[in-house]
Amino acid sequence: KPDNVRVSYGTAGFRGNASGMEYVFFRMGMLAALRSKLKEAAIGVMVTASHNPEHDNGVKLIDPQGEMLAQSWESLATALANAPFPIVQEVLALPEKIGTPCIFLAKIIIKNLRPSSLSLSRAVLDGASAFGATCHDHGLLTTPQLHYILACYNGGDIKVDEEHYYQNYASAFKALLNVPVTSPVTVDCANGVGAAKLTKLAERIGANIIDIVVYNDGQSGKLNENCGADYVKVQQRAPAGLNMEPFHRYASFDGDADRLIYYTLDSDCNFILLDGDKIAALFATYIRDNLKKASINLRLGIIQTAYANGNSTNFLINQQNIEIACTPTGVKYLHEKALTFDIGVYFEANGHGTITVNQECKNKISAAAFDPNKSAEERFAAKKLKLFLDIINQTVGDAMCDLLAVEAILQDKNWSVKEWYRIYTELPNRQAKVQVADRRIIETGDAERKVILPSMLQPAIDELVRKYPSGRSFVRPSGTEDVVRVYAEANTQENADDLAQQVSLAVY
Ligand SMILES: CC(=O)N[C@H]1[C@@H](OP(=O)(O)O)O[C@H](CO)[C@@H](O)[C@@H]1O
Repeated sequence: KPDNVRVSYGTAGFRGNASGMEYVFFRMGMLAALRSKLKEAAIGVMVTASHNPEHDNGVKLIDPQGEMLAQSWESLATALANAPFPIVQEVLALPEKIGTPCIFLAKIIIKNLRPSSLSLSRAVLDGASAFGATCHDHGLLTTPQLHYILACYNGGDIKVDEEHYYQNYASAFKALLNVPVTSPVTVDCANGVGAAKLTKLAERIGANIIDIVVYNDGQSGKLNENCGADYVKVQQRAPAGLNMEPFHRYASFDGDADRLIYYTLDSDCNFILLDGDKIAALFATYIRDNLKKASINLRLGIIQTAYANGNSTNFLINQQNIEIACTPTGVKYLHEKALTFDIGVYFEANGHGTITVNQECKNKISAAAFDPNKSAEERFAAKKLKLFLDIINQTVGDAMCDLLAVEAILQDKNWSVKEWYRIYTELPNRQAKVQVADRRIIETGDAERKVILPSMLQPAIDELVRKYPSGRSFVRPSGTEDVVRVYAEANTQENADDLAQQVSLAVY
């Protein structure tokens, strides 16, 4: 029986909520297990609104035997009050992971209508209170803000609130910057919760230090409609209505502000995307360079998924000599892998990612900043690295923190967006989705890069790929939508489009 339930009601990310929430619970479960104090773990319940009509409508509580305890909001409070513990949500394989579970887990997705979030979060609070939990209502938050608050709570800092988040990251950013960011950055907030939160963060930092122009603040547009990180990444175009100027920095969040994508125009007004791969490359090379300057020897790794652009992988391995790991799609896999490195930089190509640093390494870097046996240059690099890592929300990919981190690096290197996007040129690529009768027929292996079943599909893909220079393609059943996703890249956009189409037909 939990002693602490925290609820946040906010706008939804694009397709992201299910795994986002599973992840909150997953991590809390792990944390709790580590502390062997399961019953003291804080529990987060996030009520979200989805615009995707394919999503589950309503709440579900399912016991470990698979019996449905509640299927509607009306029955939730009673189900919670009467439920024999443990209660686990079907998609979570938690019991094996955490030993005897005495943790309440709920995956709650509601359909559409943001105004309903408030009343739905009340239902959760009522339900949780009905079985004696102490509840804290944190109001409207971005997904990463809730993660942050929970992580602080589980670390023993029980008074943490939203303001604490702003103070923490605003002061970390100001400590790292020695001169203000000289040009503005325009941020499309997908008409989601990020708009108000980014405005607050920018206020705490100060307009004299960073100039953030918020676009799509939700006053008129709809959540994620023709805007937001996923739209920009998949469509490879700017949010509707945004008038772009060459070499100006533009960024997009997704609806719940856990993804970040940058973009700009080159001098010929070609659209240039700087996605999760490029952000990861910027972060990792910056960390590597400062580790080198500070003469600190730590194992740095980048974690990607199959969606990482082939040229980003080539750049990191062949030109930068940075260790790379590949995991299946979904940040929980990337995060887990990142923890196996001293410093792990993980990003999905769609802009969802962060950096993890183990405490021992953080201490090592902090100590190096004051080590009298090191040169002033070495100490300076160590100090910079420490301050940079302080900007990062290590609990989960956080669009606001990642934005600050990008801005800080560009300023420190005296780089415009041009120097950044030129670190490597992406291979043209295309994402597609195919509706099939039963996507679960497809089984994949090798971090989703190969199809295992049906057995005739992978040879068919291989044969198609061979026809295109620099061709690569893979398919996988989506974990969040009832579709099979197809990814293709090749030497030209036409070939990438063609390959994606041919492979889609093969899938079908
Ligand atoms: C290609 C792609 O962008 N896939 C997304 C999407 O998962 P799918 O399993 O592909 O539907 O939603 C996930 C949750 O937000 C995100 O982690 C993942 O990267």
